[in-house]
Amino acid sequence: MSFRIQPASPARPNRCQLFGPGSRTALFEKMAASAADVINLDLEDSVAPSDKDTARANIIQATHEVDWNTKYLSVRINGLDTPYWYRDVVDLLEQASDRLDQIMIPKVGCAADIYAVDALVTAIERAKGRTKPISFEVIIESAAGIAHAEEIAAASPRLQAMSLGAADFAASMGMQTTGIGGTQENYYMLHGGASYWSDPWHWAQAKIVAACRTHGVLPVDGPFGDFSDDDGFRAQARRSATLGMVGKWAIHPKQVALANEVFTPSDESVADARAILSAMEEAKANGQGATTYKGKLIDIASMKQAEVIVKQAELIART
Ligand SMILES: CC(=O)SCCNC(=O)CCNC(=O)[C@H](O)C(C)(C)COP(=O)(O)OP(=O)(O)OC[C@H]1O[C@@H](n2cnc3c(N)ncnc32)[C@H](O)[C@@H]1OP(=O)(O)O
Ligand SMILES: O=CC(=O)O
Ligand SMILES: [Mg+2]
Repeated sequence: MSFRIQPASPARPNRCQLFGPGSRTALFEKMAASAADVINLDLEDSVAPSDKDTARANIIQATHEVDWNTKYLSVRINGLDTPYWYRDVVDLLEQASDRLDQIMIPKVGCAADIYAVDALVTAIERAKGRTKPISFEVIIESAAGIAHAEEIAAASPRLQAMSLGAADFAASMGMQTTGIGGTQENYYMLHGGASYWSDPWHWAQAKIVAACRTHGVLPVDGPFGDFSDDDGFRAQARRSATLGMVGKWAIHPKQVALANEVFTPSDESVADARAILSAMEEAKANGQGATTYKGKLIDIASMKQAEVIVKQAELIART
């Protein structure tokens, strides 16, 4: 065990990130009224090149005029491989209201990508006297991004969250699918004539979770494209939550409740976690490091596991 204590990730709920194109202003009030913890106004892939300038102006106006209430407000800028991103950063930092909390940087490939945006953001914050520091979130959605996930997670104290972007990730990796997240028909094992589906996103998610947990960043699962498939969304989200991710994107409003449901610990799991903590306190008072709960081993590590669930529930209850 390293002597370094694992850093805590930001203490705010991030169960659902609701996306909407910056070019569809009619959605903004609906997004603000939703039950999502985080709002992502998009300047990137859901906005046509001909609409980039208008979308940027729309979003800036919306930071001043829309009541975002307690939402964590994030804007996805364009990638560093485009001619748009610097203007996104400059205009947002110079003109958006203090209601803007975060910038999402897509398609990051290495720590230097974050450094470049950080340098620009820092200079504008100083020049404009912005007193609230803008935080960052990133999308891992390329072969380079997943290869360098750990250095990216460590790249800036501004970094709060890291998502897996299944669509661009699949394209960059050359995966033979047009599906965005979820089960992929051709990713299965055969045994005794029966097919057993496996999860092609698992390894990338696990790598992101490890990078994030090492550096105190929130790991988040990205989009699930088929918004008519509630069960498919739930299954994907449950796998992500089990792996340690804290939330998932919604690319349609009907996915918000599903994400909140999965990433809010159930009453039953919280009751179990609290009971484990009590049983272990009692065991420790009796000089025991291990005991049983519901017929299963629990020990000091079980307390840490239980604390994850209790802390998550308390964080959500506070907001
Ligand atoms: C791979 C990636 O990069 S994913 C991230 C980028 N992509 C995005 O941001 C896309 C976000 N989603 C959308 O643009 C839209 O939801 C679409 C295009 C998928 C579907 O749009 P629509 O055809 O208008 O959806 P639909 O008709 O089912 O909408 C139902 C209701 O929800 C509203 N709605 C649709 N999308 C959103 C949204 N993102 N946020 C809030 N409300 C929404 C509609 O205005 C409509 O409201 P109404 O009942 O008051 O009329
Ligand atoms: O940006 C998200 C993705 O899936 O690509
Ligand atoms: Mg993408």
